[in-house]
Amino acid sequence: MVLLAPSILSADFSRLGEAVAYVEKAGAHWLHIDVMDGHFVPNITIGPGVVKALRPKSQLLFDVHLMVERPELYLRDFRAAGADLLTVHAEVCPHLHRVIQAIKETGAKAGVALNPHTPLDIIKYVLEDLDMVLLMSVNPGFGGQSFIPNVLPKISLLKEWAKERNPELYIQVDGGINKETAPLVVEAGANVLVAGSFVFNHPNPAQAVAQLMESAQT
Ligand SMILES: O=C(CO)[C@@H](O)[C@H](O)COP(=O)(O)O
Ligand SMILES: [Fe+2]
Repeated sequence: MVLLAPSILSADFSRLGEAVAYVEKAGAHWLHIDVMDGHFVPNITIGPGVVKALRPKSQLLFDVHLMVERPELYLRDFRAAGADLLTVHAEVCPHLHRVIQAIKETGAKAGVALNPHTPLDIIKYVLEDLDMVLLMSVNPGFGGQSFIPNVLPKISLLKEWAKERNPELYIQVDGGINKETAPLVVEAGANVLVAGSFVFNHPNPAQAVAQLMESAQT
């Protein structure tokens, strides 16, 4: 089964609570929350306070994508605010194994994200420890960018590794997902799709959720 995680980055920030309740009702599986610090990526978004405010509005799994330097400093705060899954970028974690253990100590599921150019090898020796690998299919920092097709062979390779070593692994793809690119990433092996602008910039976001789920059933 392929899961859909709408990213609230493209929602109306003045009405986030309504946006979250809306996508839940439309049938989304998870909620993707993009946290940016203005250092690792050239944009600043939301912190634990917003996650805490949204938590009572939804039963969805809160999938928190931390695009921040020193993510280990914020794990407990995001977990306390209501995050169910915490994803850190391998590029900012020289002690990646330690950070994964720190995520698990909070009780959250553990994910590692890789930028489009970051080789898969960086997670080779921690694969069994992970609940999810997030493969970025745009350069992180902004919604509404175009899908980078070079990520497709990377998804296939990760799927191969996961089959042998971590068959329950969530393989999430984030960036430029729409009804044309969704079937391509699913075909390659993705099982969690993040979509921001395709959902929230659509004239009928519930229809966008339905279209994505349909196109993901390749
Ligand atoms: O992490 C990010 C961007 O850095 C994403 O989660 C975006 O929010 C996805 O937006 P679209 O590419 O779907 O518009
Ligand atoms: Fe994201």
